[in-house]
Amino acid sequence: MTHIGIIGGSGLYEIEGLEGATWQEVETPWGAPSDAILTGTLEGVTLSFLPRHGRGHVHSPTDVPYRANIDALKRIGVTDVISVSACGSFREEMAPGHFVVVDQFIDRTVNREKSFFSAGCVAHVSMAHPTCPRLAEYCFEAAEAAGVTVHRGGTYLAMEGPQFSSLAESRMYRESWGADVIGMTNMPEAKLAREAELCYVTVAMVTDYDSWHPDHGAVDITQIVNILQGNAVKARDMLARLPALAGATRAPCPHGCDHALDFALLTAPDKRDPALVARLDAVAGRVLG
Ligand SMILES: CSC[C@H]1O[C@H](OP(=O)(O)O)[C@H](O)[C@@H]1O
Ligand SMILES: Nc1ncnc2[nH]cnc12
Repeated sequence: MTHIGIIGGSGLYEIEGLEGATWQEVETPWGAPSDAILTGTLEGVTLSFLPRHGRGHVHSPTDVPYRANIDALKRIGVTDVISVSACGSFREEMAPGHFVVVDQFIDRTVNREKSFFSAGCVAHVSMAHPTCPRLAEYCFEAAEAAGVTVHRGGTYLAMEGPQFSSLAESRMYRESWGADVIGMTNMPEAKLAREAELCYVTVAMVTDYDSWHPDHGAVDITQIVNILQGNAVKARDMLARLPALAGATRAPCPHGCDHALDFALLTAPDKRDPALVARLDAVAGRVLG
């Protein structure tokens, strides 16, 4: 059955309209998630919502407990994760207020735990196509139906933060690296979702032109917050339309997201660390047995 998990970024700390909604504390072997998780149903589809920075915006991009968040969503039965994230734009045509359904990432983060796997249970998953095209299509259609100007595809550069980029960095990411949008949180989140065999896609909501744009000057948090509020209203409308598009019955992912670990584990069964294997119960129980 479909169980949609929404990770709400800056400006999106709650969603309304879920039937039978309850906040649930979820414990994981990787520590506590960013906050409790709100679960309910919409049009017969189960939906769970986790505010990435916690209600009240407690966690900085570096401190977000990414592993606990992904484990917790997997543990409660989520099948498909939609990351709803604020971002800066490197493209004139991706203007503040627009949404971008991201399909590629450049990971420039340096200070985060990036894998569930390590010594005693080594695995290498593919990140060539880090987002799920099926889920991306649902998001694109839902955003269009909500009247949002939405772009299909784009490369998201994940920076460490919390400071914004210098002008030189902004120009390099845009001109030399070909990035389309920039944010601080979607890595290692996307990598961890892949390791956990979850379909994952990012809906990046543009708040600013970062610092490269000659007519817009340096990125400014006050302006970002103003745009964020309008984007959050549109995001709620988009999210409310997703269950009807996804449907309650779920066929296996045609792109193999839910089998990402089939050939990824390299550590021989007799060499595996039982303590680590135990921690991987939710994430990799399907292949670890
Ligand atoms: C509010 S500006 C910077 C902040 O917003 C984005 O957060 P999220 O991805 O959770 O929406 C960005 O990545 C920064 O963390
Ligand atoms: N310009 C920017 N850089 C990094 N993260 C952002 N989030 C929103 N705008 C951003």
